[in-house]
Amino acid sequence: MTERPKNCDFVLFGVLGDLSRRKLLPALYQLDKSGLLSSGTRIIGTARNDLTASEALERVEKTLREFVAKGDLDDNLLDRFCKRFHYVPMDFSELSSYASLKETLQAEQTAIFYLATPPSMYATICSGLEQQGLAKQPARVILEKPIGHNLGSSQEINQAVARYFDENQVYRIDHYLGKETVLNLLALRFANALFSSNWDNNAIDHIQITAAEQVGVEGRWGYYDDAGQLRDMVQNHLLQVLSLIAMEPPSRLDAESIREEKLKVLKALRPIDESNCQEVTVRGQYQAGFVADQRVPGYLDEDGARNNSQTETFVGLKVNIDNWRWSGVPFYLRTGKRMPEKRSEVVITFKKQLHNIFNDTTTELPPNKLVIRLQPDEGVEVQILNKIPGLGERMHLKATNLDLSFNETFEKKRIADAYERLLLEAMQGNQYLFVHRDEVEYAWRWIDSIVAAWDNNEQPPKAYQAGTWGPVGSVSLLAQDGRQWDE
Ligand SMILES: NC(=O)C1=CN([C@@H]2O[C@H](COP(=O)(O)OP(=O)(O)OC[C@H]3O[C@@H](n4cnc5c(N)ncnc54)[C@H](OP(=O)(O)O)[C@@H]3O)[C@@H](O)[C@H]2O)C=CC1
Ligand SMILES: O=C1O[C@H](COP(=O)(O)O)[C@@H](O)[C@H](O)[C@H]1O
Repeated sequence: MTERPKNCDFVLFGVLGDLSRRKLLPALYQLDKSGLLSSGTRIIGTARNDLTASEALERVEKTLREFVAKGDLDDNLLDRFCKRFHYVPMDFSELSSYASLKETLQAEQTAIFYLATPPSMYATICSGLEQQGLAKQPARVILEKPIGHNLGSSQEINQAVARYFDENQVYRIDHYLGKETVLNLLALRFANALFSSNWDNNAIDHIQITAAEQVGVEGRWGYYDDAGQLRDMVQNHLLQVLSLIAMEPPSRLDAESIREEKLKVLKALRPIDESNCQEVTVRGQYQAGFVADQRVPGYLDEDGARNNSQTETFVGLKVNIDNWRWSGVPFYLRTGKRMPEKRSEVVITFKKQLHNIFNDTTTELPPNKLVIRLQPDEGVEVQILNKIPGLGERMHLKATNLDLSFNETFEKKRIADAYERLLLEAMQGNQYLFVHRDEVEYAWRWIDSIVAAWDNNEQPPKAYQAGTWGPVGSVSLLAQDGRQWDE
């Protein structure tokens, strides 16, 4: 039974923005529906727009009707949710406006401030809160990604926030850490001796991490073009998944232990710079093509696009972790927009059998694989060889799958959205699914070096047709090591 957090005042800065509408308000509604918001918990939305209370409520209700799955909508629940909601119009850069926020808050409840705003506002908002005495313990602040654009700017943001909030009050969101299947990586690794005792370079040949999307930039060209796929997906989500896969066993399931171990992985990433970037990185940009049978424009023809952009929409990387456990085991990462399907998964390929006693029937014994499907069709698959049943002296083998689909195995339970879990954890005061400042900064350090190498070699990203798995260089990245992407 999930523990219901104590009453709190949950303050959503940027409540009328895209993230709040598509993800945060629906997640809060689902938590309420599941009985996980205490009766006195209030949601306080703030934005610049000078709406009346009833106009703001109308917007919230409309948003929920649009973004919550039809089957989960219920008029009574909507009514209950709306009763929790209060709207405070304010300009975040106007320090005097924080007084009206303070008046709305209840001093006896913990305040949780979610900054769903451009990161350039974080310092100003934290300062405004502090001036009204709202940043004191046990208040918490939740920061959306991206934390900066590079190491320097992330340090500036982190330092500015640290002026007003202690690190144990700061919750940096990486929504991949809220995904059921990403969390299941911990269970797989540390609850199963079968895997925990075979999780190193003695047993594993290589690891692949894929995060492929069918969508393009979805009206966010301005933001995206400044970021690119390396900053938008690799710096955070892919490196977090990689860290969970590669980290040493934490001594406890708590924030400090897990974050310490993840940080060690980030510190052990072999730098990618001008000396090796040609060999271990691939960057691409999509051109017009077909995704799910629909014709889609190229990146440079998306709404708001500038013609000469050399921003990458696909990244492929070969990553090495220089420590005892992973020496000699490459991690291949790929992520891109306008891929043939939406698929995020981790594939762990074990080493081949050294000696084959089935040589007379099966000359090649394919390696075992553990496939962790992060989304969609969340599940875990183990690929093993079995004897094909039948009489006769000769053993015929076949590669077969032990396939555990979460949906079929766990009573067809609805899988909660990542934001639901993360909001709940923040309300409970658990930081283990949030990213520590040091992790953000070490990840940037590593990413910055790749960006610098790309900038210096001045090669534009390679074109790939929308609806394909990226530029041909992505295939070569593995082929040069005698490997291929798991399709
Ligand atoms: N959208 C997404 O899918 C994702 C977003 N993020 C991050 O979440 C954050 C929010 O993104 P998103 O929702 O897309 O952005 P939006 O621009 O859609 O929303 C930001 C909100 O903040 C408000 N705002 C900005 N400046 C001020 C100000 N000075 N005073 C009052 N209100 C202000 C905006 O109001 P107004 O409309 O009046 O300008 C708007 O409502 C960003 O950090 C983004 O990088 C992260 C992952 C995914
Ligand atoms: O943070 C981001 O993530 C989404 C992909 O998230 P997913 O949960 O659908 O895999 C990506 O589309 C977006 O560009 C990025 O900012």
